[in-house]
Amino acid sequence: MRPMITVESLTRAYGGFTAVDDVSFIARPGRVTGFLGPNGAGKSTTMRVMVGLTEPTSGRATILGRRFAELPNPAREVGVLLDASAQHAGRTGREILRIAALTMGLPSTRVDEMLALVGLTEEEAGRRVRHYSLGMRQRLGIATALLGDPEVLILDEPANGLDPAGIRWMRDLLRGFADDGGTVLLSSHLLHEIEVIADDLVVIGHGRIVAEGTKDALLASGETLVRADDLAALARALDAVGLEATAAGDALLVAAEPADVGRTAYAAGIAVTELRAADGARLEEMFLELTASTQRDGLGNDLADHSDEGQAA
Ligand SMILES: Nc1ncnc2c1ncn2[C@@H]1O[C@H](COP(=O)(O)OP(=O)(O)OP(=O)(O)O)[C@@H](O)[C@H]1O
Repeated sequence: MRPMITVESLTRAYGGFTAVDDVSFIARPGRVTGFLGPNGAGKSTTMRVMVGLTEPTSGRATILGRRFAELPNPAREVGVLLDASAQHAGRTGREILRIAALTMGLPSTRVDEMLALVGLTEEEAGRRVRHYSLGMRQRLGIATALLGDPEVLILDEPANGLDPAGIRWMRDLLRGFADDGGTVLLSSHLLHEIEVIADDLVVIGHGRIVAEGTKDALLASGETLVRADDLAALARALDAVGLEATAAGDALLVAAEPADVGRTAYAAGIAVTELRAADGARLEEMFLELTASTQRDGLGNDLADHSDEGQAA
């Protein structure tokens, strides 16, 4: 199917610092695409370029084949949630939706539909946003993004501040949106959060794409995690039959199916205390390394030139 969001060789530099470095990926209709990366990896910058709030240094991002600014009716085509805290604190949730509906030429009944959809009660909708929890702001932000019945949703860290029930609610909502043919791109800095929501993953670190593909392909490692009281004996037994094992904390990661590892242990008379497919182990390891290295050399970025910020809507 034709990609709905296309990012092509996108680069954005701030002074001498390259926040987004030659990034390319696509997001397809009917799929929830997770944009995963540690803090400061370049997710928000990429999304801001997508919706025309930041100019790229080179490359481009298009939605439905056009740059955001060239879309005939952007609010009806793309629902955007970039910063849930940026909503007008002095207005009530209902007022914010009403104004947005007016701007888009939508009937006010649409406001009530959206409030019901995101689970904000009558009382909550009448409260000023400054008294909202972060989770409530996210719900309101999602309601605003969905108001114009768009085909594409671009959501920056929408799960921030949601409790586990809220995350499940959002997963079901985005799943339904994608199942109806919509395209969802959402960012997160938490692997486990995005794992439960996304179909496809794009992983970014230090401004560069480091992995991408379907979640199933990225998580499937073909490896087995095994624990035993006598791990050294198990490592020897695996080695003896030519199965490659590497230490992973107090367990072994083996390049083989669980059944083969179990049989080897049994044949060697070794009691196994845990045995399972290690799906996601490699991705998790890669993501942990990325996070650790970002935190190490992330120092100093805060000193970079923030002259672009005045452009924010
Ligand atoms: N206007 C700006 N001026 C200078 N540097 C900037 C500007 N905007 C972003 N950066 C830098 O670019 C890098 C990427 O930032 P970005 O906000 O895109 O990351 P992110 O992946 O969204 O992170 P987070 O999860 O923390 O929001 C960071 O090092 C940030 O400090």
